[in-house]
Amino acid sequence: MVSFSAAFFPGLLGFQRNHRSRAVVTRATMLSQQNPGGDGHSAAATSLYLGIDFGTSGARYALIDEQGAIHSEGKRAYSAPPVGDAAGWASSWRAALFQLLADIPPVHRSSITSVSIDGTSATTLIVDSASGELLAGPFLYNESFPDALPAVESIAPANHTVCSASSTLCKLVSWWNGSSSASGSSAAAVPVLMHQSDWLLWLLHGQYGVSDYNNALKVGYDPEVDAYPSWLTSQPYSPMLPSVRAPGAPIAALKDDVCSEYGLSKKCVVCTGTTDSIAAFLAAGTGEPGIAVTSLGSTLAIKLVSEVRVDDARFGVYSHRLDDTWLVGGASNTGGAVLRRLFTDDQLAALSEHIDPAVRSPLDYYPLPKKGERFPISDPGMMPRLEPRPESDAEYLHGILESIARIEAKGYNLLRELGATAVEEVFTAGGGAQNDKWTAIRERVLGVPVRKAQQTEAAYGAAILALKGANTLSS
Ligand SMILES: Nc1ncnc2c1ncn2[C@@H]1O[C@H](COP(=O)(O)OP(=O)(O)O)[C@@H](O)[C@H]1O
Ligand SMILES: O=C(CO)[C@H](O)[C@H](O)COP(=O)(O)O
Repeated sequence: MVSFSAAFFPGLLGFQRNHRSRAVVTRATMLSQQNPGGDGHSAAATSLYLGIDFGTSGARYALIDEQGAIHSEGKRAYSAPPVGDAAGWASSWRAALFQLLADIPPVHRSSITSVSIDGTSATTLIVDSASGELLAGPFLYNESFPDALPAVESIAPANHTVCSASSTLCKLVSWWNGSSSASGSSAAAVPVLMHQSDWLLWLLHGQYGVSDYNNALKVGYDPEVDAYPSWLTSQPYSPMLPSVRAPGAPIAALKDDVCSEYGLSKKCVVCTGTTDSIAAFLAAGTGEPGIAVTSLGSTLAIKLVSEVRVDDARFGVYSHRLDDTWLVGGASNTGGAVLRRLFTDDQLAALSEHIDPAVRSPLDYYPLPKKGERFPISDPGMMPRLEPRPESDAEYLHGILESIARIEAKGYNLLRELGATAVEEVFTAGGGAQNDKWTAIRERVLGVPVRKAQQTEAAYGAAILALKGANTLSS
């Protein structure tokens, strides 16, 4: 089994075995190694490792060295396409990718030894491998395709991870059924399935059909046996499925045109990626059973280190592989996306100052950005509940933050009820990690210690995968 444990990265974030110890190399230490001028840039280093996170609201990069010190980081918001222009998302992601490469200080670029990318899970593209053109999608991580659910349920084991309307397999089957009946589909096309991070990595290395076992989980890949199950390989669309490697596995060198355009080394290796919440987990740098990471970004994704694998699509629960343990969890549609519709980040910070986290809010909401919930209630038809709205915005925010905390607690309690290791401590990643009042509310509601992860950006976790890939090549 591939190791993700900190021991795999000698010198990087030398975490002690006791998960409560602090990382040897803290973010402050890393940043202090940069120029006193605080411009986030240091002198060129021998080897740097690039991680790029494609989250829900924007893309970020982190450039680290073997000790985990951050030499540069940056972010770009997506230019959201018009409603209904799904292909526009691919254009926005492509633009963000190359804008971020251009944002990397030139002094560092020739030192970049490897790169990896994480993306939103189950975000799916159908690409023509004969031309490279986008045939369909992107179908986004939280889009549901209930039309395909009966067909998927008829081939998969009961309550399998793919038996969710938002699974990658439901997206594939929905497209397959539509395209095989659709007229005009080009006979010359050779369709292949790509996940968001697979596609972005493909823009850098140019080889089709390579993914990782975190992204491939929701199309049906079984990371325990490292193979697609026979009930899937026997399907007519199975030739569209990518080959699967461990996250952070070397794929190929950067394409020559990318190297020359951005001054990157022809020896820079592109490595397989992962999903954004797994990258956030890796960034948090922990891995002991009972420890969890909640990614509080646009959505709420929980990852609990468990010695027992738990998968149950009835509740949107599934297990990702981590070394010789499992990351059990799920992803709710609640989270920051709801907050962003109501308040700016500055308003969130200002209003939070007026919240007393020790006081329980009497308001009971189910904050969703739109119809549909994935976990801990798997219901594509579930409606948001954000009424009644009190006069005070601070009270309203308190009610929303506390209601999201209750959903998080329901999620962890559900994992325990399904047999996963009981949660003992939660580290927080994502934009919500910066809100200390919310952290205190969550600690009260969850009943376990909750703290901000040392590294809260998924891009840092992707950079760790790039370092892993480079180490694989050099070992
Ligand atoms: N002070 C804050 N308190 C709570 N949430 C915040 C705060 N500042 C930003 N956020 C939320 O963080 C989210 C962005 O987090 P991020 O991890 O970048 O999301 P994603 O990667 O999913 O796009 C936004 O939805 C925003 O509402
Ligand atoms: O909600 C999301 C968007 O940010 C996450 O990508 C996703 O659903 C988490 O999935 P996984 O547990 O497979 O990483």
